[in-house]
Amino acid sequence: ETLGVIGFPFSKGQPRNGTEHGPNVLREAGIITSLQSLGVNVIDHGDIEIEVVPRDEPMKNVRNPRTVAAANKKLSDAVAKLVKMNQSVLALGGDHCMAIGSIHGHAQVEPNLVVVWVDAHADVNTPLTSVSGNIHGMPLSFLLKELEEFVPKVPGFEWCKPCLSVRDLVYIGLRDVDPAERLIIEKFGIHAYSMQEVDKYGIKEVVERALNQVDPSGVRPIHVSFDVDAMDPTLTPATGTPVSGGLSLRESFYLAEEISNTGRLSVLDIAEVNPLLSTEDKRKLTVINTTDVSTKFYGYRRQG
Ligand SMILES: N[C@@]1(C(=O)O)CN(C[C@@H]2CCCCN2)C[C@@H]1CCC[B-](O)(O)O
Ligand SMILES: [Mn+2]
Ligand SMILES: [Mn+2]
Ligand SMILES: [Mn+2]
Repeated sequence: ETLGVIGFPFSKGQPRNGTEHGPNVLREAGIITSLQSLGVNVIDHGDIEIEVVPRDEPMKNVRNPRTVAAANKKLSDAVAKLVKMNQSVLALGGDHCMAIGSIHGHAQVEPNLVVVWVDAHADVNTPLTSVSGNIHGMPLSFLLKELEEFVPKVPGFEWCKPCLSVRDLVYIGLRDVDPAERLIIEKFGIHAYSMQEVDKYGIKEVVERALNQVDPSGVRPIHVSFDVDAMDPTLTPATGTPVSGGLSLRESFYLAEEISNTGRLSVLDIAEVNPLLSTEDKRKLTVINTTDVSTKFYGYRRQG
């Protein structure tokens, strides 16, 4: 089993510079060597080459549409290529618009995939419902077939055909959901376990129910899109949209271990590490905790 690592040094899905350094600060923290020490055959394929698209004017309030689209097209192609070569993929972001390219590319090869979206946020605004205009709050609206009729044409995204159904998506960690997103979740019955449910049922029950709802037969490839702001900000402060009351380290470990134990983790996105948004020690804490969760996704066993 080979794990292909791709860096997505990108920040234009949101306004705070710094997520473009995410891949490298995770590499510097030793994420590759930590995974190799698990006995995983890791190949670091380097970074997606980001091109700046000139005169990338906003479309209505959507910022940097062409630049976001071009970068994600490249990511899609790169992920598809590796999955086709039977590699598991670890995509290091970069802001969470990366999920557009990562999930699209994965679905070109594994259309039967399911998505576990671990995040404080639902990231399912459409360009018309988004208050911020930041595409990192919209990625799922470009991917969900049921939302296609509500999503206007955004320049550059002609390549991005929706590839996911709402019944193949489940959220874990929600605690800052916009009204429009709440409406979408309820209207389409999207499975969602907010932090309230995590407190109510406990992480064991939440993970069990989540996986059972999207993949009752336990056979489908799993795409985990992990926004580090799903974790409590005391653990991952170096991120753009921190929200208090997040997943504990042990809840994050447990979730990762259970996903790993399925043996069907196919692609993992690690999004929204922003080293510029905090002091040196908070940056270190963020990358260490992120790395520690990542090793649980790839087989690190706390029991030895
Ligand atoms: N829904 C949002 C959007 O901008 O669309 C609005 N929200 C910030 C806003 C602050 C004030 C209280 C309500 N929330 C951030 C979120 C996107 C997060 C993207 B992620 O990738 O970090 O999850
Ligand atoms: Mn988030
Ligand atoms: Mn996110
Ligand atoms: Mn975030």
